[in-house]
Amino acid sequence: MELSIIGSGYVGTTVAACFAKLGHSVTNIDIDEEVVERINSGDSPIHEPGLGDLVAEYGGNRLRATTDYSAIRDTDATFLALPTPSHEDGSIDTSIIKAGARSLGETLGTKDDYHLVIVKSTVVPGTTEDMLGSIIEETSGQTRGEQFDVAMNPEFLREGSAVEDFLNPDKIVFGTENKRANERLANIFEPLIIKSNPEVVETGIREAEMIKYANNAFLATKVSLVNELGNICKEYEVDAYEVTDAIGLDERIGERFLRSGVGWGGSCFPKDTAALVAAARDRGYEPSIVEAAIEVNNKQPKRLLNLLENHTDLPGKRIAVLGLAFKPGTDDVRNSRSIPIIEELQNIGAEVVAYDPVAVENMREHFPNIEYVDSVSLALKGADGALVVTDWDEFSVLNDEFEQMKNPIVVDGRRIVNNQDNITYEGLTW
Ligand SMILES: NC(=O)C1=CN([C@@H]2O[C@H](COP(=O)(O)OP(=O)(O)OC[C@H]3O[C@@H](n4cnc5c(N)ncnc54)[C@H](O)[C@@H]3O)[C@@H](O)[C@H]2O)C=CC1
Ligand SMILES: O=C(O)[C@H]1O[C@H](OP(=O)(O)OP(=O)(O)OC[C@H]2O[C@@H](n3ccc(=O)[nH]c3=O)[C@H](O)[C@@H]2O)[C@H](O)[C@@H](O)[C@@H]1O
Repeated sequence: MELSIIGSGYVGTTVAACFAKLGHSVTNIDIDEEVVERINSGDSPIHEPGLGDLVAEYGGNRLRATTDYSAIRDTDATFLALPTPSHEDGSIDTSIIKAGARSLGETLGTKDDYHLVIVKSTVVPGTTEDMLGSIIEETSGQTRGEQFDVAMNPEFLREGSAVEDFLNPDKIVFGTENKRANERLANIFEPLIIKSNPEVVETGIREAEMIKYANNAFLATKVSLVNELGNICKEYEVDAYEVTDAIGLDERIGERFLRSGVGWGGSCFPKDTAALVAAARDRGYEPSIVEAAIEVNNKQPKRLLNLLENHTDLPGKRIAVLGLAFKPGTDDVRNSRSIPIIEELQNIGAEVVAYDPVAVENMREHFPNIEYVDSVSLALKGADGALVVTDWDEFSVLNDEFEQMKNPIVVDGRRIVNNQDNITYEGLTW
């Protein structure tokens, strides 16, 4: 099939490259000319394991990119994979996706045959039909349910394993309002369904929108709960990881997403929990559990710093921050826990030296004036303390490198460094 995908970021590029691998012909539409050029020349615009190979293989042939929305006319369906960030008050900011829907509608007005518009972005219930559907009707002059349909197909991939997750999903959700839209979605996903046999959930559009928020709110709350339990464990000198390994054996709890530490960051858990809280309040409901999950999460970075302060005064000290990405496997630093940690270190008057294998360039935009180095060794050299913020594999094999520290205090926020004789080791929840 001929597909178009508006937005070529973490989701749009991954989905486009994977659909190309599955045999579809895909066009990414993005306003960023550099992104477009990179895709067409076979170079992935983002760092994701396996994505570089796919873009190298299909970029410029079955996978193309353009800034020109009229390319949509030659396709059977369009995914909207545009950002849905937060307003100051946490509520969803739909301005970007509305702009995308407007441009899409203007193009659809010049297309004769049926088109399916699929919202891939995370949006609160009602956005797809009431807001985006109406914009497309206005700008295209067409009628929803006649010349075009809207559908909602939430995405559950994780950064750092985006390609693997997209190609091997637990479930695919089709939120549609009629059989025709459902059938077109089924055709689009047929090669993936044949390949990996996921559960297919067929539901309404609003339910699909809410499934995405419920999924993320549940996972974020699960991590906050293990962080709270971990904080209590630490007070009693109990190893939280032994506790969660045991409770994870209960199938009702499950063994995944039980890693306590410095908390969740990234482009989605923080904004999606905030959007859910704002959406609930908008209807007069106070969502106290999700609010508490956010509060616990916001306190973890400070707890990490407090542990370091138990061993050394921070003003004027050289502190190594190991890991800047919000999780391993990605160069994404959006809402990374390293951001409040570096901010607080700066407020206290510590000197920060930071290392990350792939995320340094992105972090420079937040903190242009801290020192960045190219290796863990260089970060540790002469440092008065080290804070471990991202669980990159390379931190699990550190050993002699710590001997270069002036004062080898290591506070681990991710249970990744080995507690060994040559360091004073503190785990956040163990
Ligand atoms: N990042 C993730 O792991 C996941 C994200 N999501 C959701 O997917 C959506 C997209 O997120 P990301 O891919 O992370 O966003 P992103 O920020 O990585 O990429 C968005 C892209 O859209 C482009 N863009 C902005 N305005 C445009 C316009 N008017 N027309 C065409 N292109 C335009 C930007 O240049 C950028 O390349 C969000 O709603 C997010 O919540 C859902 C699941 C996973
Ligand atoms: O909507 C989204 O964007 C995505 O959000 C998350 O994916 P992602 O944020 O990419 O990465 P996760 O692996 O979920 O990690 C999120 C954060 O939680 C933290 N985390 C995760 C698991 C855990 O046990 N402990 C923990 O602290 C990670 O370090 C990271 O900071 C969800 O897992 C995806 O299903 C969803 O599609």
